[in-house]
Amino acid sequence: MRTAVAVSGGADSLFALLALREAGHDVLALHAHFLAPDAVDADVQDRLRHCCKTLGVDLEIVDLHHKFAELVITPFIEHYAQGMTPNPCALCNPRIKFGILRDAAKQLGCKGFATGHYVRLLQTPNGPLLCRGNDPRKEQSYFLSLVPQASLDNVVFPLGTRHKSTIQGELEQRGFTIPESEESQEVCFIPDDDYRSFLQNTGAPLSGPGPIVDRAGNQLGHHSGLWRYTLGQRRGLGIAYSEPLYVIDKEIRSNRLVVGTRAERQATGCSVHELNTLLPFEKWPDQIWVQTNYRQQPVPCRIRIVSETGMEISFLEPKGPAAPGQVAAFYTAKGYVLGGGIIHDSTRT
Ligand SMILES: Nc1ncnc2c1ncn2[C@@H]1O[C@H](COP(=O)(O)OP(=O)(O)OP(=O)(O)O)[C@@H](O)[C@H]1O
Repeated sequence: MRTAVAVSGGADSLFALLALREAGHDVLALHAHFLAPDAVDADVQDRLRHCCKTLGVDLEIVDLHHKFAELVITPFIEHYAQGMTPNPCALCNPRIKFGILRDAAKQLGCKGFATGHYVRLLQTPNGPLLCRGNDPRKEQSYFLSLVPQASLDNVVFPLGTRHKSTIQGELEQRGFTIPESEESQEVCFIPDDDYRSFLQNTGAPLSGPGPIVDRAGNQLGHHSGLWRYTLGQRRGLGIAYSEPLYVIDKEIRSNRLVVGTRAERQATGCSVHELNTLLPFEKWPDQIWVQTNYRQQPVPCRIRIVSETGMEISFLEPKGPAAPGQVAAFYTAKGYVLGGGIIHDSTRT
């Protein structure tokens, strides 16, 4: 079986290619252009060509920039304009990398597919089961929780058992050097991770300034556009108050930003839609953890299914709010991914 390895030009996917090649797999390197031709980095492409030539591996380059704009960038802009805090990487995985790019791999005769994500995949009687990668600082299962189980058939993640700190050294031992500076950007289409400038430059209809109010409706200050704020945010409110204030609500219709104290910020749960289950619901264990942000720790929760793709989540202990638009990823105690969905609303008492 031939395996297409999705290569970005970065260290992790190059290592994935190398590891599979060294293990004797029949591999093809598959690189995609996600950005418009004028943003394509010629150095990255030259490096990929050089690496693949050295390894004796065929390289295919596919241009997906129209689809990427339609399925990732446009929804990102629209969701921000609607007051949400979207997660474009979590959408890119099901729609582009494990969707259109995977289809391109199949058309090139590759039944197998590999990426440089730090996650593990276990083969079970219920099909492939996604699991946290072994490197806690780099593991990426949260970002893959929206990928349908069917798209994980014949997929390999060579970095799932690896630690990021060893990868550069392993590549150097084999004579490959990847500039580390290229690995720092969080979202590939947002230069310098400056999403505010990016959104302003798109010309999207973003909301303008308005009042900042407390829960009782008393005005405490002015905000500069609801899209600039995230639920739970503390910094950058510009209000002098006797205790720290946090964003606790964004009232889109009245263009009001509602702030409150730490106690008022606590959320008791959230609603989730567009659910993707990686294990049928009836097989979910009693104890479930939910992670509502890439950087946060998962917390124990209870779930209530409200429709085929909708769920109400109650946190066992109140916690900071889950921002609409972010992903809720569900885990077992051992770090298996049960599924994921998009947060629709945060609930508090
Ligand atoms: N332009 C691209 N073409 C093909 N595959 C890609 C591309 N960009 C990313 N990928 C795949 O998605 C994986 C995860 O990418 P991401 O940018 O999240 O992580 P990364 O740790 O920076 O990976 P890398 O070091 O390989 O760039 C990559 O390892 C690679 O397999």
